[in-house]
Amino acid sequence: MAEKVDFADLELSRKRLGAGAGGEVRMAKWKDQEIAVKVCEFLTNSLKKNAEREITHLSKINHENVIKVFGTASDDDTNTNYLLMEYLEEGSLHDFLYADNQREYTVEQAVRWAFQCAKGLAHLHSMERPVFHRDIKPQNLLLTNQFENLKICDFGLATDMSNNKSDMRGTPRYMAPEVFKDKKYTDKCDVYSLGIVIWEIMSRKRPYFHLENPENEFAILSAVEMGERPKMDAVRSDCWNGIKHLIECCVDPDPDRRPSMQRIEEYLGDVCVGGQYEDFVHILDDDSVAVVTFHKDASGNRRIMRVDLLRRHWRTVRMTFPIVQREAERLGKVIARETVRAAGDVATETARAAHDGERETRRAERDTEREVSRAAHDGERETRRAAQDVGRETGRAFNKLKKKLRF
Ligand SMILES: Nc1ncnc2c1ncn2[C@@H]1O[C@H](COP(=O)(O)OP(=O)(O)OP(=O)(O)O)[C@@H](O)[C@H]1O
Repeated sequence: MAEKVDFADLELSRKRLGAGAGGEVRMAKWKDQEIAVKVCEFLTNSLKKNAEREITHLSKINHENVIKVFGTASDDDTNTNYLLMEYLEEGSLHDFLYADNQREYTVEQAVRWAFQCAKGLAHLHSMERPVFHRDIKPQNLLLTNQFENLKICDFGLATDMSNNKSDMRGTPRYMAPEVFKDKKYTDKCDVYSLGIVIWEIMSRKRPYFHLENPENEFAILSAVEMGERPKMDAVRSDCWNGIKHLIECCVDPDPDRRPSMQRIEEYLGDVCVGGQYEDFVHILDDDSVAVVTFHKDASGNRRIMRVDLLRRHWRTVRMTFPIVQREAERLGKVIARETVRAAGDVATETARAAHDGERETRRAERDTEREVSRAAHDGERETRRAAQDVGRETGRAFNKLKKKLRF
């Protein structure tokens, strides 16, 4: 249970960090540190329930990609409750994406955000009593450490397995179709929302911006029900094909066909942990190109991770990658070098294996010879001893018989 903090120890600031249906979030000071405080005035029963849910779930979770809760406080005079949380100084991912003064970010950074979000959610889904967040969207993903680290916040709609009936709450733009159609909630609904979020960070556009009335939530819900999804041609041109494929899998209409959050975490972890990814385009002929993805690990070693062959894409690639020619030449050299090095490694390994094999065979032959001669020697000794025993027994039996017949 969350620690109960004395309201008198809390120094509330006027600075408002944000606001949502659950109340406003303000800066505060507590125990000499800057923190964020969610101010919950229970105007309705459902808001009270949300706040209780948030406290219950957050106080049980301890993960680097989930916001940390310090405790709760209440002011009985005003019937207001406060949720004390760590303060994340860079604000929400939503504010970052749509700020007036927009900062650029790389595709690698976008993948790292996606990975951290998947990591936090995979942790929630694998808890002893799995927790579903149910409201994953950029407003509920907070950034810290120069926009590098991401943490999930706002557990007002979170639920555990005891309740998989949807009350159809959440945000339509990010809501899986089965939530509003069949009123069913599983871990795959968070997977769907994450898919939409990944699309959003790869396009820097609001999902369904292409609809005629993109702010109308009913229009979005009915479009989604008809199979509409954010358009893949809106994602940035340097987005890796694997990530595009991942988005498509996450927003599959059939929840069973969506990957699990653990699987997504593994995949994104493979593509971004401890290193960087670089795509190079290699022109094969007039209408086909190969996109080769290299992974550079923490010590700077480069490894080819994936090669995508794209037919009839050369024209598009030429338009989207102005430096493609130079990169292609560089790549050609790198591939040739890598191939020669790989062939050299294979040859050395084969020779070493052959040599080891020969040595092992010789040693086994020697061991077998030794064993055979030891067994033969033992056998001879045993046979001699047995023959002696038989001789002795026969003599004894003959004497007995002689006595009986009184020779
Ligand atoms: N710990 C924090 N540090 C910094 N900013 C925060 C923090 N918590 C929340 N915020 C800001 O306040 C905004 C609203 O927070 P939050 O989503 O938790 O409120 P809410 O009332 O539950 O919203 P919703 O309407 O989505 O339910 C966030 O989008 C973010 O900009």
